Amino acid sequence: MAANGTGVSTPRSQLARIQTQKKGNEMCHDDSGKPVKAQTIDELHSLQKKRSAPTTPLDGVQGAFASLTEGERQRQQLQSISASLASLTRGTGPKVVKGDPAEKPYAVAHVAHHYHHVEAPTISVSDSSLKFTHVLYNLSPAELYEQAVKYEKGSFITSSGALATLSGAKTGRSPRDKRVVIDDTTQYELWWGKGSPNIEIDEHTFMVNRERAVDYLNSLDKVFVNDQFLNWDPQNRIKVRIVSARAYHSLFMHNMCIRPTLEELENFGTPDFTIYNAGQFPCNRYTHYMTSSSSIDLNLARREMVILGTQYAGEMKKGLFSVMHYLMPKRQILSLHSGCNMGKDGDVALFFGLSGTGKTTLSTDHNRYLIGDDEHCWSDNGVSNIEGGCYAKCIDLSGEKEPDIWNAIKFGTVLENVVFDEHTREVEYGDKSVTENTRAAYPIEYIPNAKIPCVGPHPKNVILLACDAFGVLPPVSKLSLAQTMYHFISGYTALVAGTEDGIKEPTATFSACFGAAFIMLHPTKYAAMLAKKMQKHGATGWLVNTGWSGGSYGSGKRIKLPYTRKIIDAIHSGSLLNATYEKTEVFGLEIPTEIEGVPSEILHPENTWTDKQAYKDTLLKLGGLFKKNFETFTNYKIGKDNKLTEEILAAGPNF
Ligand SMILES: Nc1ncnc2c1ncn2[C@@H]1O[C@H](COP(=O)(O)OP(=O)(O)OP(=O)(O)O)[C@@H](O)[C@H]1O
Ligand SMILES: O=C([O-])CC(=O)C(=O)O
Ligand SMILES: [Ca+2]
Ligand SMILES: [Mn+2]
Repeated sequence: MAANGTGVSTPRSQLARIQTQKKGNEMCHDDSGKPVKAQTIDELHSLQKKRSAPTTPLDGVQGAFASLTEGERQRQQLQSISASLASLTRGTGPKVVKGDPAEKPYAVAHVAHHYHHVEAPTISVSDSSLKFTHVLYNLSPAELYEQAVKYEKGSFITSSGALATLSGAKTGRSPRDKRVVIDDTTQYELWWGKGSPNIEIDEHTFMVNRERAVDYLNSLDKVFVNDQFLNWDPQNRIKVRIVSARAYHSLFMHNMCIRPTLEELENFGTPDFTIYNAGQFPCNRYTHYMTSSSSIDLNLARREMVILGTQYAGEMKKGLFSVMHYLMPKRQILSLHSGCNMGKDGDVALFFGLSGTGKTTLSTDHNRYLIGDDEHCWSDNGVSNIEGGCYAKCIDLSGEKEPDIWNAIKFGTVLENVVFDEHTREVEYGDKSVTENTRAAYPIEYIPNAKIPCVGPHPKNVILLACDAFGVLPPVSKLSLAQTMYHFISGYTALVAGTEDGIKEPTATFSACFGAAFIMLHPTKYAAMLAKKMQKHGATGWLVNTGWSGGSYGSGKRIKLPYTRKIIDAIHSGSLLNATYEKTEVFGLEIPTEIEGVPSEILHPENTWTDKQAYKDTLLKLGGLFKKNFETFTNYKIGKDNKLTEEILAAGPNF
C-alpha cells in the first residue's frame, strides 16, 4: 500500500488527520496566489475582457476622415449604417445602436437616430420607431461563433473547430428566382431573353421587396453588418456592405470577402454596393413577378441586392459576382468563373468550369501558390482574385485525398449542412442526409501556400474543366484558340447534384462562359475579351474531363483525382506541350498519347469502353447536343474579327 500524505501508517478504521502547514498566525487559504482585484463577480467578469485597442488616430494627411475624433467617427459610421437600414417610404423607423442587446445597456452616444426623409413627424409615429435595432458591426469570428451557438439553431462547433451551420430549406442557389431590375440603361446593356440568367423585374417591385427586407431586418433586435472589399487589384477594389440577420451569414461573408484592416475600416465611408439579406423571411406571393417564396433581386442603378426566402449563403457570394460581371467589363476587365494558381516560376493557370467540375480541388495544389478558387478578374495588369476566401465542396472529403482543404476546416471555417456525430462532433463527410452540396467556407490564408495579396501575372494556361457524364470526352486535350472559344462559349458539363436547387442527378448542361448564371452581358462580350487576352499573352487552352471514363454515368467511373492531378501537372510544367498528339473523331480534339503517371490507355476514351458501338453512339449524341446548343450563338460576331467568328463556328463537333 502506498504511504499516505503524512508518511505515517494509520489503522484502516481511522482516517489520517489532515495536516496544514503552519505559517505564523495566518488563516487557512485556498491557494497561495494573489487575490483577484475585484469585489464582486460582475467586476471580475469585467476584468476578463480588455477593450479593443482604440483605432489608431490618423495623422492628418491621410484622407477625409483623418481629423475626426474617435467619437465623431463612430457617429458617422453609425449614421451610414442607419441610412442603409432606413425605410425609404416612412420618415421614421427603429433607432440604430451599436453592440449586442444581451450585453450592457448601450451608451447613448452610440445611438444614431433613424435617417429622416421628412422633418421628424410628431404624430403617426409607429411602434417600430420606438424600438432599437442593435448593429453587430464587423464582429470577429470568435464573437460570431458565440452569437451563432447561443442564438441560432443548428449551430455547433465541430471536433476540428469549425462552425457547423444549417442553411435551412435551400441547400443550393435558386437561379430561377434571381431577378434583375430592367430600366432605361440595363434594358440595352444587359443580356435578356432566352438563355439569359437575368429575369426581369421593374424598379417598383424591387422597392417593394427592398422595403419588405428592410422592415424585416429592422423588426429584429439585432442585425449583423459587414463592411468589406472585393477584388485584390487595388485599382479596382469595390466596397461592399452586407446587412444580415444571422451570425452564420456574417461569418460566411467575413471569410469570403476581403477583410479590411482596422485602418481601412476607419476610412470605409459609403459602400459601393449593399446586400440586404432577409433570407429567413419569404417574399410576398401577391407581389408582382414573384413565382415562389424566394427572390434574389439585383438593382444595378441603386447598387443594391435584396435576398428574401433563401438562407443559402452562396447567393450572397454569387450575387456579388454578378455585380462584378457588370462593373468590370465596363473597365475592360474580364471577370471569370475560374480558379487560379501560380507555379514557383510565376506561371499562372486559370481553371474554368461549372459547379463541381474541380476549380477548387485542382487550384488547391500543394506545389503551387493559390490565387483563388472561384472568381477572378483579368486586367491589363494580370489576374486578381475577387474574393478573400474559398468555398469548397466537401462531400466525401478526406484528409488523404485533399489535405489542404481538410486542414483548412478549423476554427473560423463555416461548414454548411454537414452531418456530425452528436457526441464527438466528428464530421461524417460521406453523409448526404441534409444535402450532397455540403460546403466549407474558409479565409484563403487557411491554405498554407495561398498567395497574398491574391494577384498574379498574365495566365500561361487556360484549363477548361468539364465533368462529362457521358464519358466520351478525353481526360485531356490541347485546344486551338478557336476551340478554346468554342468550348468557353458552350460551357459544357454534367451538373453534379445539389449546387443548384432542384437538380438531383447529373445531366448534361451548357452554361455559357462556364457561368451563365452569373454573367450580365451577352456571352460573346466575355468570349471576345478572353480571345483577345489569350492571343495577346500567348496562353494555351486545354480541355480536361474530370468526369466519366469507361462508360457513361451509371456504367463508367469518374476519372481518378490522382490521374487528373498528373494531367494538370504536365500542363503546368509545359511537358504536355511537347507530347505527341492524335486527333479525335467528331470533336476534332488533339489528345496526347502519353503522360507521365497516367495509364496511356485511358487517354483515348474509346479504349476504356468495352462496347465500342455504344461509345460511338454516345459520342454522336453528345456532339449533337453541342451543335444544338451552339445554334443560338451562330448569329453573333465574336470580337472585331470575322475570321475568328468563322473559325470558332468551325471548331465544334464535325460529323
Ligand atoms: N478527377 C477529378 N477531378 C476533380 N475533382 C474530382 C475528381 N474526381 C472527383 N472529384 C470531386 O469533385 C468535386 C469537385 O468540386 P469542386 O469544389 O472542386 O468544384 P468547383 O468547380 O470548385 O465548383 P463550385 O463552383 O461549385 O465551387 C470534389 O468533391 C472532388 O473531390
Ligand atoms: O455558388 C455556389 O453556390 C457554389 C459555387 O461556387 C457555384 O455554384 O459555382
Ligand atoms: Ca469552388
Ligand atoms: Mn463557383
